Parts: sequence; structure tokens; C-alpha cells
Amino acid sequence: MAKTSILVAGAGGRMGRAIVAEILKTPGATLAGGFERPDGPDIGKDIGVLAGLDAIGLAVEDAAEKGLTRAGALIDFTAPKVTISNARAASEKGVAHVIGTTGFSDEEESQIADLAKSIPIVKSGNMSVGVNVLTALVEAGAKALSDDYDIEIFEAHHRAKVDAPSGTALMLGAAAARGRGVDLNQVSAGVDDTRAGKRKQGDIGFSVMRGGGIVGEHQVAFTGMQEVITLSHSAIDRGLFAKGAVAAAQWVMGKPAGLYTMRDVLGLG
Ligand SMILES: NC(=O)C1=CN([C@@H]2O[C@H](COP(=O)(O)OP(=O)(O)OC[C@H]3O[C@@H](n4cnc5c(N)ncnc54)[C@H](OP(=O)(O)O)[C@@H]3O)[C@@H](O)[C@H]2O)C=CC1
Ligand SMILES: O=C(O)C1=N[C@H](C(=O)O)C[C@H](O)C1
Repeated sequence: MAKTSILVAGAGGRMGRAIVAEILKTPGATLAGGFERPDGPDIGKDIGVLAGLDAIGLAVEDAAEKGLTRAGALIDFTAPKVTISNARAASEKGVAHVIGTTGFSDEEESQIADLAKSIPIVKSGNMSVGVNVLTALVEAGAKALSDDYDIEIFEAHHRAKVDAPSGTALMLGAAAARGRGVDLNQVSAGVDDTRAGKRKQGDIGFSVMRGGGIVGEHQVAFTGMQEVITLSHSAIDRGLFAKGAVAAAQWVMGKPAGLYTMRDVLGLG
């Protein structure tokens, strides 16, 4: 099998299944296989059937290692600790890594940056074109408007989402902070605290909702005393993120080691 084929971590997950389906319909993309946790319920099942398609004769494996010997890239939408362990395995085998997982600690972020010294890694909290364009709009808005406009980032997701605020909300917060020339860590409200008390001028606030099957909603509001400007993005289908992830895998194979973002993949600068 060509070393340009793509291995899928968490192939039985919500995103894993969407990614398998996207690889199978993308011209030039080949599926190297998929894996789940060793005691997972999907081990041994046909990956195509799990993705809601016909059988393709590839069974879900119980570890990354075997699949990595066949793959040029690993797409990984799992959980932070799993992704760190996969990044180590990918770097031992010299395989490019596309990371969609969110909710990393600062320590885990720096481990990924270290591993990106030996393999090319694309990492983004949101793989859609729309959100990556939206970050540029938010940065421009924050630059143009004074801190008399309160910035609030609202996100809503399905009931099974684990991390909060979402990776996308944090990307949008970082874009707003860049526009204002401030450090997000110094001005973010709502990430760790309760939001009780008056709003502090210059704070970038985060609000979170969880419910049902919401795929992903994000809004950035700039609220002044006389007007509100709202920029927003709605994800209608997970295939959106899968499409971005497969494009990232095809883009990153053969690139020099380094930590890349979807803005690099999409040529957004
Ligand atoms: N960047 C982006 O554009 C997007 C990012 N995401 C992020 O992707 C991540 C996954 O989301 P989602 O698909 O909804 O979550 P799911 O829980 O549906 O999928 C994660 C999958 O990983 C599996 N898994 C757990 N441990 C391992 C292991 N050791 N090896 C291999 N697989 C393992 C899980 O199995 P089990 O359930 O049995 O534990 C599950 O099947 C989240 O962090 C989410 O925020 C989601 C959408 C878009
Ligand atoms: O968990 C999800 O579902 C999603 N996670 C990503 C995030 O944390 O922003 C991207 C998308 O919104 C869906």
C-alpha cells in the first residue's frame, strides 16, 4: 500500500466515521485503516460498515502501530491523552499527524510542539474553511473597535462534548486578543471562573451551552452601548470537519517537520 495512505484514529467515533467516509470518496486519497482503544466495542468490525457504507475488507485494529507502518498520515480526532500517545507513535515511524482533538492542557500543547520538531503536524481546533476565515474577520473587528465594545464568544455543542469552551471558541478568542494586541490568558472570563460580578473592561468572555445533537455553533459579539456587531458560524454537518481533515492530510504528507495550522493548509496566510 502506498505510503500516501491515511490512517484514522478513533475510527468508530463521531468524527472517525465521518473521516473514513470522506477518505473513501476523495480522489487521490487511500485509507490505510483505522484503530480504536484496545478494549473498544468496534475492534474487528469492518471500517466501511462502521462508516455507514459497504464493507471494504479492513477491520478496526486495536493499536496505532500496525497501521502506522502502512500510512503516510494519521488523522486523529480522539481525546488529549490518546492524541499525545499517537503523536509519539507517529514520530517514531516518521508519519505526518493531523490533530483535530481539542481540550489540551498547556503542558500537552508544548509536548505537541516538541514532537513537531521531528514530524509535520497540522493541528486546528476547527478544520472548516468557514471558521478559519471567521478568525480573520474577528481579528479585524477587534482591531477596529475599541475595548468600549465588550467581546463575548458563545458556543453551543451536542450533549456528548467533553471540553469547554470549545477549541473553536478558544481560537476565536485568540484571534480577538491578537486584534486588540493583548494576551488572551490575561483577559479571558468564563473559562475557569463563574462570571459573577460586573464585566471588566477589556475582558473577552466565553459562554457555553450543551444540548442534544448540535454539531457546532459559534458567535462572536462586539457589544457597545449603542450597537451590537455579531459574527457567527454554524456547522450543519460533521462532514465539513472531515473534509478539512482529509485536505490537511493530503497537504501535509511530504512537508518538512513543523507545527502547521489549517490557515497554512487553506493558504490563508
Ligand atoms: N478540529 C475540529 O474540526 C473538530 C474537532 N473535534 C474534536 O475531536 C475530538 C473527538 O470528537 P468526537 O468524534 O465527537 O468524539 P467521539 O468520542 O465520538 O470519538 C472519539 C473516538 O476515539 C476513541 N478512542 C478512545 N481511546 C482511544 C484509543 N486509545 N485509541 C484509539 N481510539 C480511541 C473513542 O472510543 P470510546 O468511545 O470507546 O472511548 C471514540 O470512538 C474531540 O476533542 C472534539 O472536540 C470534533 C469535531 C471537529
Ligand atoms: O466536539 C465537537 O463536536 C466539536 N469540536 C470542535 C471544537 O471544540 O471547537 C469543533 C467543532 O465545533 C465540533
